[in-house]
Amino acid sequence: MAAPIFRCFSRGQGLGTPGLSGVLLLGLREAHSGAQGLLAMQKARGLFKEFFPERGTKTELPELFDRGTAGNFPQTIYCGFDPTADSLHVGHLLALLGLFHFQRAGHNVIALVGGATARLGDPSGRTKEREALEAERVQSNARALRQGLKALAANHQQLFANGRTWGNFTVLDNSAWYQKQDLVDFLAAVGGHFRMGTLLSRLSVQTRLKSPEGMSLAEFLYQVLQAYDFYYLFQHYRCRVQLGGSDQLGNIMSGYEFIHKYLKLFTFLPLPEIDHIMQLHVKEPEKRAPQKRLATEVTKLVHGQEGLDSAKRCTQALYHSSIEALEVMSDQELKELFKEASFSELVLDPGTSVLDTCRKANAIPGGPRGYRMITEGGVSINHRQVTNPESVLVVGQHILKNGLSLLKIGKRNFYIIKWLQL
Ligand SMILES: N[C@@H](Cc1ccc(O)cc1)C(=O)O
Repeated sequence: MAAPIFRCFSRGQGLGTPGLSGVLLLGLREAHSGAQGLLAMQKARGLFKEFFPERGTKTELPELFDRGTAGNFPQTIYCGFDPTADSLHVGHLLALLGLFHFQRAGHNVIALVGGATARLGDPSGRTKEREALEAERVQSNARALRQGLKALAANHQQLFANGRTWGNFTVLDNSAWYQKQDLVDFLAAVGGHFRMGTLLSRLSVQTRLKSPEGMSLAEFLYQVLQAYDFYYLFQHYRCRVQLGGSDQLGNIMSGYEFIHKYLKLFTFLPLPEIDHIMQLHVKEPEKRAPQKRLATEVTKLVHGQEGLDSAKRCTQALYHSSIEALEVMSDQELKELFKEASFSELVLDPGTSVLDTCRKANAIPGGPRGYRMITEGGVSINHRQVTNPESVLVVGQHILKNGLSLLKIGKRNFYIIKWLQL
């Protein structure tokens, strides 16, 4: 495609007239109009028109981008671009410049091509339904847009960076996650979190419903897909901020609400405590405090205190390779935890070696191949690698206090051994 990078922009009042409108910045945190630092600079340029949410939590959006605030740096910010044509237009460029400003300040940015969303057509800012685009057309447009975005990012880096280190620029396409998505699974998992009243209240929907043409279901569901994108990028890339044209407010609010719902819905934690947890999360997102708290509260409610303790032991054993956690587990718990693992009861003869154990549990092939699997480091017992096939099992090390051994071959083949006559 030798098409020019930009084409003329002609979408209602959105991003159409640079300087007059501007980019709307939406974050998963609070913003006050008195933005400082990076955001204040962008505001002064007239690039960002509004921040959302405007009020509610104590941490302000500007602080999110502040190098000085521990744990906040760098952030990930995204903006979506639907491939309704085969080249970027000037409205896209304005949003892209918004992303570039963050990248220059050291944050990571994602330009998301809407290979899936473009099939539905965003009703925002439009009085009439878009002409449906064929799948092949959207695909080739998306390819062209991805190339265009990459080319622009490369120019920006090569011609403007002058050796400075900036954040990463990543191009993604939402068809990557919707292609694999089963419709019923999607509706069952996500659909229940969106309330009709809220979806219907969006300006884009209201305007269209009042128009003589009305609105199709595909268009109506558009905001759910965009909301899910935000959630997906939040989950996979810790992306907490979305940029978009002024017409995008409704779509982005849906995503914001979708992400924040859970602690309030699924727990009895008082609202100030939830706010506090979310505040700490901004400072130390890697601790995943809200996720852990949510898991704790829900597990306690559903499986009781015992279930919660057991789940904690399992997490320790699985994700922190904790031998202490393995040691206090019952064989039932261990079986539950390693559902795929085969279970064998073996008699511990004096002098039983690592090799004997692997063979008796049918965990390795016979002959030199099985032997080599051990020497080459493919075998561990109780989370510790064992490379000497001849070493004799030691109680307290290879055999846990509860009379069990957890044998792992390769990355994910587990065998639970219960030693008899210890
Ligand atoms: N709806 C946006 C594009 C977009 C697509 C997917 C997203 O996740 C975000 C934004 C527009 O039409 O401009």
